[in-house]
Amino acid sequence: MANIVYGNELAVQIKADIKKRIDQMKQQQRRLPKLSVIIAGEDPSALSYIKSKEKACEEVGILNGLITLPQDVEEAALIDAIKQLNADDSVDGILVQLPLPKQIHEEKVLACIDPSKDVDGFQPVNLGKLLLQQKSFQPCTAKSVMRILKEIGMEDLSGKHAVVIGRSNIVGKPVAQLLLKQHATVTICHSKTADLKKFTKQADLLVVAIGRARMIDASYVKAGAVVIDVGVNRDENGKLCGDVDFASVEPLASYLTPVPKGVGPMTSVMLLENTLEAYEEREKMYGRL
Ligand SMILES: NC(=O)C1=CN([C@@H]2O[C@H](COP(=O)(O)OP(=O)(O)OC[C@H]3O[C@@H](n4cnc5c(N)ncnc54)[C@H](OP(=O)(O)O)[C@@H]3O)[C@@H](O)[C@H]2O)C=CC1
Ligand SMILES: Nc1nc(=O)c2c([nH]1)NC[C@@H]1CN(c3ccc(C(=O)N[C@@H](CCC(=O)O)C(=O)O)cc3)C=[N+]21
Repeated sequence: MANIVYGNELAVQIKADIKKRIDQMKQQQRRLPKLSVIIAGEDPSALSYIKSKEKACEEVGILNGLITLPQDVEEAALIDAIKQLNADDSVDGILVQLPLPKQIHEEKVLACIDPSKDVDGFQPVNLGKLLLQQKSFQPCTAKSVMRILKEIGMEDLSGKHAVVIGRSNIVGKPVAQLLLKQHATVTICHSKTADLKKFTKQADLLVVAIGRARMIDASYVKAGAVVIDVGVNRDENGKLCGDVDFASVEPLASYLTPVPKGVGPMTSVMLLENTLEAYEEREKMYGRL
């Protein structure tokens, strides 16, 4: 039976560390780190992610600002909002909640974020640095996957075959880059892959980011593999579940992350970590740290 890796428990420890650092800043009467979130529209699941990010900020003492724009907002108005946050010295991190409404060109908008405030790591400069293995803000979900691997003693992936299912800019591609940085041999699969199982059955490490409830069952998994489930879906009964069929894969995998309580809660904490990093860089730049 697999060892179940609870990201939510790890998240509690990391949050406690962050809170300690912020309590110290409070004692020293320093400026506090601030994360600003922009959301366009009122998609209920987007609003619930934002709520959990707000709660995480409050728990550790990071200030948070929320800018809510209507679903039919014009691209220019959204870009203006970003520019104001870029220019605001009290703001350390900017997050633009994705996906954006259809009328908005996502890449164009993300490119307007000041790279030094891009705590999501989606700005082209930061994604480029990720590719070059230079220091940058690492996209939170990918960072969360890597932190979970570190926790189970899989930091060095030399000689391991990692298979990532999904090639999105926010999950699949960044995860694949970070796995490569840790020396894995990486295969990226997607909807046009022929014979998906042929690849997944070879994986020592399988990272699944598809967005299809319980698609990956035991028939896709090699015995003893480490399986990281990034998917967050609602099943036909409205229950939260991953892309991995937990009950089917659990007897086979060596390690498995659950949904909920796996990668998701760690993602929110990595956002806090990136915000703190942005704050520290900013304070250093102003000679205050
Ligand atoms: N826990 C967390 O922190 C986070 C979780 N998520 C969750 O992760 C999942 C993926 O998110 P995201 O990357 O944004 O989603 P996208 O829809 O952007 O990407 C999904 C990827 O899966 C591929 N895919 C779709 N169907 C299949 C299939 N049948 N076989 C193989 N590959 C397939 C797509 O291929 P193609 O490119 O060819 O279309 C695409 O590359 C979602 O469930 C999302 O909710 C997302 C962000 C954070
Ligand atoms: N600019 C941007 N950055 C993102 O990082 C981003 C985004 N847009 N858009 C949406 C996706 C999705 N995402 C999740 C984060 C945490 C959980 C999470 O904590 N999930 C809990 C369950 C939460 C619940 O109960 O609904 C869990 O898995 O245990 C899930 C999903 C970040 N995303």
